[in-house]
Amino acid sequence: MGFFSKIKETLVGKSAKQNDKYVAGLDKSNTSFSSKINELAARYREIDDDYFEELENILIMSDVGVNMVMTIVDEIKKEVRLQNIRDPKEINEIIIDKMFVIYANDSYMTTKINYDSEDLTVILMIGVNGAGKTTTIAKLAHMMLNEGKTVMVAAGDTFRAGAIDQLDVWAKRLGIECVKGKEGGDPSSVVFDALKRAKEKNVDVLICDTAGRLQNKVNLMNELEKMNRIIKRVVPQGPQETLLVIDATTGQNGVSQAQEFSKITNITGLVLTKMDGTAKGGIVLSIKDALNIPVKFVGLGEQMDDLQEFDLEQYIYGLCKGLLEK
Ligand SMILES: Nc1nc2c(ncn2[C@@H]2O[C@H](COP(=O)(O)OP(=O)(O)OP(=O)(O)O)[C@@H](O)[C@H]2O)c(=O)[nH]1
Repeated sequence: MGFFSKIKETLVGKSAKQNDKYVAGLDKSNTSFSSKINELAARYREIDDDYFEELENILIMSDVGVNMVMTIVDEIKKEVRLQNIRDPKEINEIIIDKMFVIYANDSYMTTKINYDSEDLTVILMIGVNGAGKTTTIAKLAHMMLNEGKTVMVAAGDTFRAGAIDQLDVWAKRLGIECVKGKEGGDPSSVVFDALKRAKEKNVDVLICDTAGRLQNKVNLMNELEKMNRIIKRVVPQGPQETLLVIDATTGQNGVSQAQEFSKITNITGLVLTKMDGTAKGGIVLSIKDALNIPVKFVGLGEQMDDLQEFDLEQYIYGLCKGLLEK
């Protein structure tokens, strides 16, 4: 069964299991993407080269990276030829199928956090300033607390003024401990103290904030290496996750950032924040294409529970709702 039919079966209709957070959070993207494709279908009586060129542009404008767009459009062309389709109105199903089959095909990648059942689970949060790292840490902690886990946070961003206090305020609100040092101090020593404390208190998860920017890339790389070494000394399998936080509204810039970070450290998952703030929801596809690292969480709003585990079907549905309803 194609994605289109599967989504129709499980997410549309009376017994729909659609996630309202995705629908609301991707509203801007859906309005832009679906209406452009529907408008394109209305303008063309027959599918021809110009139609495909315009389709390519719409996909590129939606931040589905250029390589991915080429692959998707090639696949659509093949299918259109195979099925001998002429009318652009009949193409929506194929667009959705191809876009997402391509995403899912080589993606046995789990979106689940790799919790350690034997030891403390350490999560390193990395990303540039302003990406939404601090709020994401709070939202993740909130999610884990709801799942019955015990959580502690480490204020490892000693570089940005105010970062420690910001995390501390969140920790107080959530009723969890925040291990911190002095502004300008050694981030690795904060993480070391936090590891000791988390072990003493036998908590399940330690989420560590890190600086989004140091004087230069080499410093940042050295700092992350040092943190990794220190973590491994206390938790040999740690950090079980290194999550890179990317602001989805920064589009292709965000993709480049992810590429840069992937050169300096091993990233196990991505968090795309502020998906609700962009009309270009295709960044999920583009980043997958560029890095092949799973998107594990998406930020769909400012509320605590607006951080959601990434779910391909819900994402497709949210992005293409307007096409499915046609
Ligand atoms: N609409 C929306 N806003 C978000 C989302 N995630 C974060 N934000 C907002 O983005 C702003 C920046 O987030 P912060 O967490 O403070 O930024 P930061 O990345 O922690 O900055 P650093 O600690 O320097 O990395 C805040 O106003 C957040 O409320 C989201 O998914 N949707």
